[in-house]
Amino acid sequence: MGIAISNLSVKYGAETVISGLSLDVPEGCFFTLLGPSGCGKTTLLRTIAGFAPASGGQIRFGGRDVTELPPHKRAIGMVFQDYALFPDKTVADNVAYGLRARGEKGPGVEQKVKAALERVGLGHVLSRHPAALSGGQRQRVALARALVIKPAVLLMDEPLSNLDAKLRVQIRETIIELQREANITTVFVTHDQEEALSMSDLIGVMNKGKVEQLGSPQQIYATPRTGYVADFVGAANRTEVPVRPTASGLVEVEVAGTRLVATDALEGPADKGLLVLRPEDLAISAAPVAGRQSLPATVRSRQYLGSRTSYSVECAGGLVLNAEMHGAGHDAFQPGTAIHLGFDPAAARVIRA
Ligand SMILES: Nc1ncnc2c1ncn2[C@@H]1O[C@H](COP(=O)(O)OP(=O)(O)OP(=O)(O)O)[C@@H](O)[C@H]1O
Repeated sequence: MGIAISNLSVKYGAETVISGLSLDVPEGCFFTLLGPSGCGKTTLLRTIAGFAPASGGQIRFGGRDVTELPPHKRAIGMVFQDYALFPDKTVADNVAYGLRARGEKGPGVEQKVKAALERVGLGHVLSRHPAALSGGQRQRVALARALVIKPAVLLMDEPLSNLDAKLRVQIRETIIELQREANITTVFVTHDQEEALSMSDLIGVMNKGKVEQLGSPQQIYATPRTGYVADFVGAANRTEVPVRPTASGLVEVEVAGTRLVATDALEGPADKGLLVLRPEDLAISAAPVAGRQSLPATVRSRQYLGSRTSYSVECAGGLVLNAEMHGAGHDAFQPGTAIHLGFDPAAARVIRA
């Protein structure tokens, strides 16, 4: 079932952490709340779960108003960063907890627990205690425990943050598979843009207790609506520029003394804007390329990263931009070299400053 949040406010004492937030998560959607530390994503998740009370507004699961219900009456499955397993219970008893809490007994419980643990590749550790498991195994147990009760919604708070990089990618895949299999509406909290982009159907980028932009991973990355979103999701060169409309629907901008054209994403008339250029959309060449607009610059420094090279370049007036080159000879440009930065107007967007 879907989640509908309307005009939600949450306070801690006198401090309002979330104010007037409205959001719809469609049924079966993998929805990610993405944002830096302190933006309120955990608070929002805890309010959806019922652990933090709403001070105003409404939360509905599939049309049912759950705003005033305690967590155990909301039919949620929850997975935490620190696993939150019961240390004195076996793996099997941890997973059985939710089933027993709602009065299920006997061999039916054992079968469900075994099947849930087999599904996460842990059918062989039923009688172990959590202390005898690795971090990745503990998080798999926590996932099995959350899903065995067939919850209405699955809520996950930074579940991959305590795992090392390789394991994180593996468990990411397990989570996605299980989520798709159960077709369960999921809210996933993270500050990691790669997790958000790779796992989600829909991302809400949070800033100071508000969802600043809501969209698919592709929409969030390719068409950020604010400088904050452009900067938080992926790397972005952002520079304030004077803007003039053109007849073609593009805008003319002036960057470091050079007139160029870019895509108009200003959402209304403006005489200045924020030009957003992704480093991978800037191509470095020794001379201007015919038919491609370009900006003269000088290489300041470069970082060879194996599959690509990241360059810092300086344009007239001291404007510093980052460019990233892929493909053969991507590390060819030495610091101090005069170069040209080419880009397609479609990849250069001007948004509200
Ligand atoms: N129990 C609490 N009492 C008072 N203030 C709190 C409490 N929990 C969180 N806050 C405050 O609410 C704001 C949002 O915190 P929240 O934990 O929701 O952010 P977050 O985006 O999840 O960050 P993090 O990733 O660091 O957990 C912060 O300013 C925080 O200090």
